[in-house]
Amino acid sequence: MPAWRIVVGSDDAGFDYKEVIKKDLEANGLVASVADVGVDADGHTNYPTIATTAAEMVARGEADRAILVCGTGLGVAVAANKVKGIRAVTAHDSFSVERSVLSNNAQVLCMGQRVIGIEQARRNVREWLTYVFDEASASNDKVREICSYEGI
Ligand SMILES: O=C[C@H](O)[C@H](O)COP(=O)(O)O
Repeated sequence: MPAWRIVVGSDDAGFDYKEVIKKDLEANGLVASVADVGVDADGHTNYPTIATTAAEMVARGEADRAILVCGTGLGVAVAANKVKGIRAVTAHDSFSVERSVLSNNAQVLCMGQRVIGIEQARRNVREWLTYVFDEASASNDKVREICSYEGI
């Protein structure tokens, strides 16, 4: 199991959950490091800036994965997916979180503070850390097809 380098980010609508999740990550033995790209408590940076900044860190190999929180988890996913090589998903249930890694090899998990309860969000993150994509699995052909569409 890798020791994950995680980047977290949110807009002001996702700030409270981002802070709770950040603390959980810092206390989790599967996590090597946590970088925070904002927002701060009084920050109002729009979600596309936060999401693309975090996704670029993953794309450059400076982080392994990212957790992004906005009001719905939708905008951050749309924005993060604009970064080449990034597979970002919005997932609020345990099964989708699992499949986002095992089927889609998604590096970015997005959630919505206005959609999901904090305890389910925390559980999703705990479980997400335990999943590792298997490149020998039948899912890899499909992920490769996405990469090939992007020219990578
Ligand atoms: O997807 C967007 C997010 O939910 C964001 O937090 C709120 O965006 P809005 O202010 O445009 O509704």
